[in-house]
Amino acid sequence: MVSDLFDPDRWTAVTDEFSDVTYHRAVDTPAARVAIDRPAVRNAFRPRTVDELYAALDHARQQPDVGCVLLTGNGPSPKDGGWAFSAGGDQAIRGESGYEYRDDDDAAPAEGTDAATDDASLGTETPTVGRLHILEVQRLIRFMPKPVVAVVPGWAVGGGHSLHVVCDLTLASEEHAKFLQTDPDVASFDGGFGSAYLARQIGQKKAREVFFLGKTYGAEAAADMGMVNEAVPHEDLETVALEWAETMTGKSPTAMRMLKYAFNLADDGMVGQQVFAGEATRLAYMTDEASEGRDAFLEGRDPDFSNVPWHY
Ligand SMILES: CC(C)(COP(=O)(O)OP(=O)(O)OC[C@H]1O[C@@H](n2cnc3c(N)ncnc32)[C@H](O)[C@@H]1OP(=O)(O)O)[C@@H](O)C(=O)NCCC(=O)NCCSC(=O)CCC(=O)c1ccccc1C(=O)O
Repeated sequence: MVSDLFDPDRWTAVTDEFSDVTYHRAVDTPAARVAIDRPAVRNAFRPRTVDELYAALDHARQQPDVGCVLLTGNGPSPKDGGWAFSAGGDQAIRGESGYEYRDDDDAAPAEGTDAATDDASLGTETPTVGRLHILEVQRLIRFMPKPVVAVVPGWAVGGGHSLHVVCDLTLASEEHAKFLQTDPDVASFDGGFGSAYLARQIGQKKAREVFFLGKTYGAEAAADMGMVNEAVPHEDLETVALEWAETMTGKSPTAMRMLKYAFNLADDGMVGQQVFAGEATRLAYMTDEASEGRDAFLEGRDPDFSNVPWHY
């Protein structure tokens, strides 16, 4: 069983190679489901989890027939029945320079992950230094040309809270979702999207309250604050998430991509401009004007743009 909220009739597994993450493709919707699968530790992530998250999300990013990604946490915990989206970095394997590939299982990165690929193609060794690469996953979500929905069935804490913040939308379980920032309790600090972008969502005072007072917020309170889009009954969580995916993937892919990058642009500085402008260039490449520029070069003649209107 993947998760109590998972409907096996609506999903097919993309891979069985992962140990810490499950990755599925919807049967009847152009959507993917990526879930952290460590429910016994509230879906805390270790380096291997982060490698697999990255590999699955990057794969979903590259599928032209996938228009939306649902990011969630499997559950409930086999130990105590608790639910979690993610409780952030696994504190049990935190070393002095980051999170460590520690036991035998961790020492062999899963097939298809960055670390495994490095091993095979470049002869590099499994990292022996601590990793802090959940931020790479955050950037992947941020720059992915399709919406990513955080589907929060339980605790979203620390780096797990930051993960939901960076997603485009958040859908939360009315009964079990709980939002909490413990970063400063464990001497960690997400000074990027987890805090600064959160302040864009809920305002400076509230964001500072989240980090400085470390209160726990339920789904309704989080929705009132503006960091959750909607709270729904726990048993409906994944059904509603798939409905959202259906709605969003029925819209124009180009418009959705441009809108996501437009929303990002103001906060992302020159990189935001680069990402948005890259998509504008892609659109320009699809015009007769662009073909003329390319053809003229290849044919060794001056380009003729005389028929191209100066749009206003
Ligand atoms: C999440 C809790 C509030 C849940 O509380 P509760 O329901 O009472 O359950 P517990 O009994 O506490 O937990 C059950 C079980 O899970 C284990 N567990 C929970 N969280 C973690 C964790 N983060 N790491 C390891 N293990 C965890 C817990 O030990 C229990 O195990 P048993 O064996 O059954 O005893 C509560 O659990 C809680 O507060 N958890 C800790 C939350 C936390 O502090 N997370 C870390 C924040 S720092 C972080 O996430 C790093 C952020 C980050 O990644 C980052 C940020 C900025 C730059 C770089 C980075 C980076 O890449 O690292």
